[in-house]
Amino acid sequence: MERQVQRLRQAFRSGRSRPLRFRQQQLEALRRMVQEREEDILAAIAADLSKSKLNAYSHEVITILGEIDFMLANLPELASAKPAKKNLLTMLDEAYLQPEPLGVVLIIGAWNYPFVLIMQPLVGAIAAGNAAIVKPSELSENTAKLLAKLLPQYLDQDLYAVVNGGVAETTELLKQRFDHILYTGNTAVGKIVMEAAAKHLTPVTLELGGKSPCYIDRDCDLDVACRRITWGKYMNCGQTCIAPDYVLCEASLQDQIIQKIKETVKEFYGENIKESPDYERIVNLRHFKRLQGLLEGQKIAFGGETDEVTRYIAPTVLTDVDPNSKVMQEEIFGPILPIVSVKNVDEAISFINDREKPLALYVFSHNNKLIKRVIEETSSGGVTGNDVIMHFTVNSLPFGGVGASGMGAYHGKYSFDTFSHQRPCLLKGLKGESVNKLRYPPNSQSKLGWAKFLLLKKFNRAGLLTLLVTCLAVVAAVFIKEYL
Ligand SMILES: NC(=O)c1ccc[n+]([C@@H]2O[C@H](COP(=O)([O-])OP(=O)(O)OC[C@H]3O[C@@H](n4cnc5c(N)ncnc54)[C@H](O)[C@@H]3O)[C@@H](O)[C@H]2O)c1
Ligand SMILES: CCCCCCCCCC=O
Repeated sequence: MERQVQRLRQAFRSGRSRPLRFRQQQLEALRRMVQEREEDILAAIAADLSKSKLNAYSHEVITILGEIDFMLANLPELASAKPAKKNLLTMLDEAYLQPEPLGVVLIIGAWNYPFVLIMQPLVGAIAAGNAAIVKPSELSENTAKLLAKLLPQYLDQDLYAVVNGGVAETTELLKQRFDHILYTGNTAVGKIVMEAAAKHLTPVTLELGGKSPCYIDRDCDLDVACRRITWGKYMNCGQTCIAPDYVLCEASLQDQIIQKIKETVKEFYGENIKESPDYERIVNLRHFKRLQGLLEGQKIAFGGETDEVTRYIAPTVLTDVDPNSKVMQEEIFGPILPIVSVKNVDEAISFINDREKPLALYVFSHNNKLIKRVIEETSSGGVTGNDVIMHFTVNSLPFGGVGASGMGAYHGKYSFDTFSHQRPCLLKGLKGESVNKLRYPPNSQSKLGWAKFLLLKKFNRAGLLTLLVTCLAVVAAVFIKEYL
């Protein structure tokens, strides 16, 4: 592993990954890979998550094609130097921010969207001019194997590599020195990653999870709200980092919500959900058993059927859920939706604030003021009002967590920034020593006075003009005295 990282570092040091044309070529190659090998990619995702190819395309491939297109269209602007404001002491100099690549970065992905969670950060890393190692999840082994086969066929092999394996391999990988690590997965492993990174002072982006609440206000179109919640909760069989984890609502709304979600489940997946091509399965037996455990002792409003052989768990809603029960202590990450009743929006806000900061927060209401109030008085990685999941799809919005749900963000411009150092540059000429004397020893009260004036004084436009005229008058006076 050490040698592999060394090889990438050498290639990075050669400067090959820096020219914009090179980055564009690699991104174009990545797009070609997605287009030419679409069938293989869809088959791998389908095998890992018992997902239809249509869903694999709309959940994963669209996002990546959109991200590559965004980067290709915006790369020249993103990578360009941005002029910076100057002060009076540096007004004749050049000041700018120059984005520069960080070096060799590590991307560790999770199994639940195995293609997106590797490819989307990789697009950002390449666009920003880095070398990268990607480590797909061993739990989505078909996609992991395919990435290891395809990426070297399309990308520069000395700059981009795939490492596959489980805990042992990742642990070994984390001993190496990287210039940035972007990790997606659970919070416990997030801490392990951060600890390993700290040994090398490597900065990290941690894309973690949590329990994303969904508050439904009394003043709301319940038909629409329940349809959108049903879509976001049961997509990928609930195994989505930003799926609404649980519903908060007034007790009087519970029965209507249950009824409407039940009708929507039928509308989406038909009478026989097991036969629906749109309903996935739980990724493995461990998670299946964990989810079965969460159902124990709960009041099941509908759903609850399970089948161990196929790891099927029906879309399920739980009612009158005790906030202290197990299902409310951990991220569910499966097709189980608890409804917890609260008296009003104040209690919903307190409920959310009493827990770890979630990755996403959802509020449904006709009342925009109420939505804004919930946003104002809580904290979460991201928010969608009157819908779920959709903020993930807007690549002008940074995607990431806060507090226990993660740190840092990516997508679009934010991916480019995550994998770049914004290098502050100030370029001076070798003239102008008379002004510089102000900062050279020996110091004096009058030099300090000038320094304060030049660095602290605030000028508006008129003030600046007066200053300019005064300076010109002083220069003219000196000139007249010396030479005329
Ligand atoms: N914020 C996001 O974008 C996002 C996206 C997807 C999933 N998630 C979160 O991820 C969690 C589900 O993922 P998971 O953790 O089950 O995925 P996982 O089991 O695939 O693990 C994630 C990665 O961590 C590695 N890993 C596991 N144990 C390790 C260890 N001891 N040391 C080093 N590396 C190790 C795995 O090899 C894998 O590559 C949920 O909490 C979910 O909310 C977050
Ligand atoms: C159109 C919907 C696409 C949804 C993709 C959601 C990806 C979430 C990643 C976290 O699990």
